[in-house]
Amino acid sequence: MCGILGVVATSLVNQLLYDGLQVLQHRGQDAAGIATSEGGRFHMHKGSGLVRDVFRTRNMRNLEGNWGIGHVRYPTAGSAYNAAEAQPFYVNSPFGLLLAHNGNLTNSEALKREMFLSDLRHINTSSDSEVLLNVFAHELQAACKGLKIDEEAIFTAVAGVHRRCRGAYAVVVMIAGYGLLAFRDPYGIRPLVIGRNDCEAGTEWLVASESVAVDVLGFRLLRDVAPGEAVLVDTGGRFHSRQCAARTVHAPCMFEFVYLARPDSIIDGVSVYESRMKMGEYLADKMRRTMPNVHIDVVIPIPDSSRPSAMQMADRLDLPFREGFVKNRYIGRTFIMPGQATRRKSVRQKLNTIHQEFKGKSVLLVDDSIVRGTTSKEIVNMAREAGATKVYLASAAPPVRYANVYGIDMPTRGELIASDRSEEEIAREIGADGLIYQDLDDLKASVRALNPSLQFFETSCFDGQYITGDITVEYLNGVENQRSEAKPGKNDHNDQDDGDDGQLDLNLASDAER
Ligand SMILES: O=P(O)(O)OC[C@H]1O[C@H](OP(=O)(O)OP(=O)(O)O)[C@H](O)[C@@H]1O
Ligand SMILES: NC(=O)CC[C@H](N)C(=O)O
Ligand SMILES: [Mg+2]
Repeated sequence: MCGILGVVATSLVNQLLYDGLQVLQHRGQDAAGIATSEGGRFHMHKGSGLVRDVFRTRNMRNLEGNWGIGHVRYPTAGSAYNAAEAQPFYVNSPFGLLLAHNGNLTNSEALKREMFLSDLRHINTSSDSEVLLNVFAHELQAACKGLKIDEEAIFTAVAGVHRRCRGAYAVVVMIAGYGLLAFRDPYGIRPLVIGRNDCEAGTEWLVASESVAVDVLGFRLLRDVAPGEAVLVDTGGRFHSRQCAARTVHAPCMFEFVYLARPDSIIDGVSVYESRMKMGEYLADKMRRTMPNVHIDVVIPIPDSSRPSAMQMADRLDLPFREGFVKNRYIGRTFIMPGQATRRKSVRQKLNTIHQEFKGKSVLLVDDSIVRGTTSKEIVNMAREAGATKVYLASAAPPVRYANVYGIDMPTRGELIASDRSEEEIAREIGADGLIYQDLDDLKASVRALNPSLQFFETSCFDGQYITGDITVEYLNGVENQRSEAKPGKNDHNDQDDGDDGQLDLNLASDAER
């Protein structure tokens, strides 16, 4: 997953974009980028690292203009180490276009071939987002009769993207001299919300992966972008929207509610926090039913994401809830770090035990999910070292058994601890005295309880059912080969070491654009 953001403001936008990316940082820690527009000229700076490391004052000063987009990256295609794959991506034809994408295209290889053979466009990185931008650019060129760009042509181009692209995509695009466009794939797999701010100088607009950016920037949450819908804010501040997909099925990614999103976000009308509390309640009920003879002294969350579920589980089971692990706030999320060795080391650096909460006790540790098992193995071990007599583990999500191909970097089944193990085998592998997983139906019920209109969810990592219907075994094997631990290559570097290499200044104003 990644975080995307687009803002049309009434004054300088650079600080809004920076602050917005900071609160979307949990969605991607590998690279960050901001592009702004001043008249017909784009300014952009992007590079590898956290937002606070990528942008220096001098970079911010160059990001002039009242509207722009931003991105934080957690790669699912290409490499975490390649600064050239940081977003936004830019093309200069048919108009100046800059794009930032959250998600993953599942037909990007086929599209890449089409790009080269029939659309006569060159793709220079391994990023599917660069492919997506070129598809949009090609469709826009085809939709613009002569040199005139208008709302009709832009929405027709989005319809073309829906026709050609498969997979997950929530997207923001800057169209030079015209305005900010945002759209979501016809399944609405990845989230995208709209915010509005009526101020003295006029109306400002915002689109973001999560509503937490709307809150923090002082905007008002208007609604989600609907699956298949495109919204457009022109440079005059006028807002337009249109359904651009022939058929839509709303199926948001379940893993957003389980782990990815911040608890203070509202996605598709669902409070992520409340859905996690519900998960805890369902799991407590299952525990009562299936493990009636297990004695527990204390419930302990594995920080951070599991806290709401663990808290509610303890409440429902009438057990004390205690903090047994202290998290080093300066270490990022370990699950989204590149490379298993880094992840393992980070768990130890990140969490330390409060011995008193473990000594002589039977403890129930609660996590939101168990993916590779890196965290659980370390944590169970640490609980025993701290003196726990029994260590039980509960997961607020079902076993993660299948690859995710829609924007979460879980591409290799072999990496997943549950891919070919029974629950007893997993408990043994992790070293727990007992293990309990959420049932998938209960997980769906936890989210649906907060928005009953949500009939479908993207739950492929739990049940192997890929909502877009185009995923074959050959495809999965191919992705597995490509992605198994993308390693640093000779073209990969961190452009922060190279002074201002990541900075681009572009002057793209042309008469043809209006
Ligand atoms: O089985 P694993 O491969 O270890 O992955 C699962 C763990 O990773 C995540 O935590 P993370 O540290 O990324 O973030 P958090 O602080 O938000 O919980 C998640 O909350 C689990 O704890
Ligand atoms: N996680 C994401 O949304 C990644 C976006 C895009 N596929 C990339 O690898 O950069
Ligand atoms: Mg965690």
